[in-house]
Amino acid sequence: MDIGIIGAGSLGLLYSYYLCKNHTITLYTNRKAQADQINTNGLLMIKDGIHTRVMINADSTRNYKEELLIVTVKQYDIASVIAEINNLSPRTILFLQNGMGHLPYLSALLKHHIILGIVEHGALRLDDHTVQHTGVGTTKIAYYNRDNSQNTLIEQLETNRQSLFSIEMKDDWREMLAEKLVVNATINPLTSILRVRNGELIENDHFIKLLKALFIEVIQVLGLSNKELLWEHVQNICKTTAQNQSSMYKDIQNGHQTEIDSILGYLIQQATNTQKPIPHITFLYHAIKGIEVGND
Ligand SMILES: NC(=O)C1=CN([C@@H]2O[C@H](COP(=O)(O)OP(=O)(O)OC[C@H]3O[C@@H](n4cnc5c(N)ncnc54)[C@H](OP(=O)(O)O)[C@@H]3O)[C@@H](O)[C@H]2O)C=CC1
Ligand SMILES: CC(C)(CO)C(=O)C(=O)O
Repeated sequence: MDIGIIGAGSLGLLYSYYLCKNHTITLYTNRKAQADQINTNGLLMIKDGIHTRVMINADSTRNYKEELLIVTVKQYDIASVIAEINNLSPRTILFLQNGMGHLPYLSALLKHHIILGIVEHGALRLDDHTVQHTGVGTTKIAYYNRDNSQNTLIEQLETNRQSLFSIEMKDDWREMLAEKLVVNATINPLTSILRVRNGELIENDHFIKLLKALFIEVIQVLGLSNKELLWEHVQNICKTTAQNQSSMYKDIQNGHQTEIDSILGYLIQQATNTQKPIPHITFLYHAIKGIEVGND
């Protein structure tokens, strides 16, 4: 099948590499220089010290022709991509963003088959044509438009669960995204302002109290009831990614914009309806926004 991947950053390069084994990929870059580089040098994947090069087609024209598009831009670039997608003839579009900032835009895209996904891999773009697969996980996907539950294109993506690049279908997109948001809304901002790796949040007796207090606010805003299981889940992610710096912490260290608006910013918007106090969420949101201003 022909697949277009929009955004040639860490995830765009990772997905291009794995999907090009069975599909014809066009990777839509933001810059012509990057497309030229990929078309000339190929895409280089590094995993466990092994380097593998594949040739794929990269394109900076934004002339999306494929029946299946996978959007791998950051949340803060989603609005411009959605404006372009809106004008296309109907097709299947898979969004892989962290956070929930893209949700308000989706009601305008219902002529398309919208699929939402969360990514549990770690990927790092080392340069414009090189990506490192830093952690093997899975991709979970769920239908956003309920009436499109039979989507033969998406079914073609499904792969062996034992493989390095499995794709798992979930029933409920809201539950799937909420579970990931709980992780990103707790671990990411706290590690960023405390300047610690993920594991320290549960190893330090004081930090774990902050993590728990923030967690309680987050699940209340999202109206989630399975508190014990989710708390176990957050602590487990801290354990399994103990040596990692969260993506937000890395963004701050590198002077990049973060996805805080679509993570804690989204929760602050949701909380206006619940009347629940959210002091930790509010504090962390403004702390990260303030650091971003400083980085500017
Ligand atoms: N990396 C990871 O391990 C994981 C990432 N995610 C999520 O996936 C999403 C993408 O993250 P990631 O890949 O790390 O981000 P990156 O910043 O590495 O990549 C985003 C890419 O999108 C490009 N881009 C921006 N606007 C456009 C546009 N209009 N058209 C085409 N390309 C565009 C950027 O171009 P330019 O290079 O010019 O800036 C950049 O190459 C985020 O929501 C993130 O939270 C989720 C789980 C894991
Ligand atoms: C799971 C976690 C917290 C791993 O670092 C992550 O998704 C991120 O850093 O954005």
